[in-house]
Amino acid sequence: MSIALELSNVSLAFGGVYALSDVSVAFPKGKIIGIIGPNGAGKTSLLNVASGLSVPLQGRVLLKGADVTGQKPNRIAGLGLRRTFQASQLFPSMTVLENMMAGLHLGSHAGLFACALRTPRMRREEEEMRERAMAALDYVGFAHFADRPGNALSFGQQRIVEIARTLIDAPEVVLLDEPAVGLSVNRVAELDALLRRIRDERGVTIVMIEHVIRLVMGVSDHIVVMNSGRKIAEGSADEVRENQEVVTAYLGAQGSGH
Ligand SMILES: Nc1ncnc2c1ncn2[C@@H]1O[C@H](COP(=O)(O)OP(=O)(O)OP(=O)(O)O)[C@@H](O)[C@H]1O
Repeated sequence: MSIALELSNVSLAFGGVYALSDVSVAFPKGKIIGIIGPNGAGKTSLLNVASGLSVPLQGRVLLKGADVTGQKPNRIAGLGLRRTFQASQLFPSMTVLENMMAGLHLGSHAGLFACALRTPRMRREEEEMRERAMAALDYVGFAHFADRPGNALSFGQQRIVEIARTLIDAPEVVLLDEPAVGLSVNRVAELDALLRRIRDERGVTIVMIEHVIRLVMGVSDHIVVMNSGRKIAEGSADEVRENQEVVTAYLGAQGSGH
């Protein structure tokens, strides 16, 4: 089985507090991996190290086998890894489609000079970007929201737009930080179906931090459990449910109906 993303013996500390202690995880290509654990367990820190936002004190990050430890987030994104952020919101003054396009590297091919002059090449590039953004919005079923202002969407809907945004450039790995926050039960079921589609139709490896246990246990091919900066267990949903350390650290504390 080929590995899309791997963290090997990664440690990360903030002023002596270890957010991650010697964590090793490997995420197989084309699978959905759920990361669970109580608040402060190190889940977001793991995504931050993987996406280049945090540089680990020790250890390595391998993306498709290539060592990307310490590389800038933009560079890692360019190698096919995209992510969403916890509790991120769209810019209210821009439309949903403009939000999708914000942060894309407009002018990266056309060059600065062409950008300043808005040459035909630049306009073509912008148009192509708009089409790709629109196609990604359509893929998640949100094409009808394209021209609405960002703040016309509910918080939960904005998270789905964030997922759509990760899909624009045909990523190989997508990291999602709590995608189900703010979604109603029906919408969680839709998110479940969307994640499976992204995996099955596009072969994307999805690594997802999620507190909605029903979703994460149902949709994940593999689950990693974190506690106090360490990986305490991993396996199938059933294996994780039966692990006594997990029950004590997490499921027992929060209740499995969460
Ligand atoms: N920028 C930072 N500065 C200082 N400490 C940090 C920083 N980021 C994380 N930490 C600490 O590292 C530990 C792990 O935090 P992290 O956000 O990775 O946990 P988490 O599992 O994602 O939690 P949550 O479920 O609440 O989002 C915590 O003790 C946190 O306080």
